[in-house]
Amino acid sequence: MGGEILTVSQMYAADRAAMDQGVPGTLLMERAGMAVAREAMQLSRGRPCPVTVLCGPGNNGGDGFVAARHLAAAGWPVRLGLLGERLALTGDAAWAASQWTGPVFPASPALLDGADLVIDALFGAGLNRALDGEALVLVQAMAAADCLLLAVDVPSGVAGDDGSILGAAALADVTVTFFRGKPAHYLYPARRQCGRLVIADIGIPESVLSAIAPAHSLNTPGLWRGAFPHPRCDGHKYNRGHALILGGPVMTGAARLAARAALRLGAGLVTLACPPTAQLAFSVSLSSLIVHPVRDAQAFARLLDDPRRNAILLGPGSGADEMLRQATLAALSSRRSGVLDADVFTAFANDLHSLCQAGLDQRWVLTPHEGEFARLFGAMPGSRLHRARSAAAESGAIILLKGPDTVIAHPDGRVRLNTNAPPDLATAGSGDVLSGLILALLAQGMDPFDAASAGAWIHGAAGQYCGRGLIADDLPEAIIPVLKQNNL
Ligand SMILES: NC(=O)C1=CN([C@@H]2O[C@H](COP(=O)(O)OP(=O)(O)OC[C@H]3O[C@@H](n4cnc5c(N)ncnc54)[C@H](O)[C@@H]3O)[C@@H](O)[C@H]2O)[C@@H](O)CC1
Ligand SMILES: [K+]
Repeated sequence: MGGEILTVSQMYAADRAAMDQGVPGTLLMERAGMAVAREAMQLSRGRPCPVTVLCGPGNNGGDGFVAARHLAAAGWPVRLGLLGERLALTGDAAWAASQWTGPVFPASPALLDGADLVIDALFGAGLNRALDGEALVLVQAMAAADCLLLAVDVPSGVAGDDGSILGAAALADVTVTFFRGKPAHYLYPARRQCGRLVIADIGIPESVLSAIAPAHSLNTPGLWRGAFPHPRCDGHKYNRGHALILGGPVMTGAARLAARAALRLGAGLVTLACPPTAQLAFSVSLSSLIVHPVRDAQAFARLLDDPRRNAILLGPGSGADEMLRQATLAALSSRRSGVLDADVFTAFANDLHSLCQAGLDQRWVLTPHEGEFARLFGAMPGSRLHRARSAAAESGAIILLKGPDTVIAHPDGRVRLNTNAPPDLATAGSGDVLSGLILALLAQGMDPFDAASAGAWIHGAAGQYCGRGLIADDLPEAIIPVLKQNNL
């Protein structure tokens, strides 16, 4: 199954397109409910146990009715509670309810008593107003219940497009969604509430995707593997790119980590430009690094006269001073590609305009975390996905908004969500390694959107490889096994 991510309206369009191609809605619902029942059986290890299915007034509830029927037929004792009136059900949900021959109780927290497994089929990803009244009470009761919980489509209360929680949502053990994931399955806080995600095939033809043209996808190697740089058998270091990093006078560790990562990921040469006072610290840290003292931004700009220095990183540990500002403007006007990180966002706080005027465009990758993002772009409303997209459109650059759910946005509207990063990566210097990885790929000529995507994915994979106890210094050393294990 592909890694496309569908917005809620795109999911409705996919359902409709399937029906237009002759797949009845009732058949889609039957398969959806069967997939839910199958997962429920697995969750209870194949041993029948008391199950409560809470159904809502829409099609999410319809899936619940189908799942209840299959579970009961397989010998699971099922109690079904409906929020709202049975006669008010319409369309496919009314059909699904008509196939259920057991009793229908009014949905109430009391129905959860004695259940080992609860199926949450109250609301799907299309919920667009906060839960209140009876619905809120039910979700809160599910959240407090001491039993297994399976959510249909999303845990009820989760907003499908932005991953926010509208009032409340219970923590599911498993969430079963259909055809493709929705943004909420990958964005926090909703992602945490989903538990293990199962994407079930309900017979929607893949061909419906061509008209829908999803702009969002999971960041998987399949997207960029073909563009990943490999050393040529007849090559030499000069055709593997020459990366240039600006280091600072005090926090030298950041640029050293980035340089190490860039070398490990295949940059042919890495030059580290730094104030003369820091030359020694950089020189002794890594033998394969070229260290170049620069007194001021003009001296840094002169390094750009050599066209072989083809990718630039500014920000990690540079110090948010006038020298960084001038060096950044010189780098942008040199029409190269590169990465802007860390101190650049402080040096240009609320001054995106100067970066754009100097030549910021889609050859550049900006890698802010939340705080840095707000410094450069101000307090934007909306989800992380929405904000990264808006920032990419506004700046014209690739925006990689760092976090446990890293969002990589292209100014043309494409977005990739990176989900392989373990929480261990939240450690000092981890972001510097990420910028070094992206820099290496840019130096080797990879398209910047792909370079940002591949860098983020490899960073996550290196974090997984190291596991608990990792420090940022370990990450560049994990690059070799990660490349080997993934045939990169
Ligand atoms: N044929 C189809 O379209 C298919 C739909 N599927 C299921 O259909 C679901 C989507 O169905 P629907 O669009 O009917 O949406 P929902 O089932 O999420 O519910 C919509 C209903 O809930 C009410 N509602 C919305 N917000 C509320 C709130 N805050 N408090 C109380 N009531 C509220 C609405 O008035 C509406 O009656 C998916 O999540 C999926 O489970 C699957 O069966 C696959 C096939
Ligand atoms: K649900």
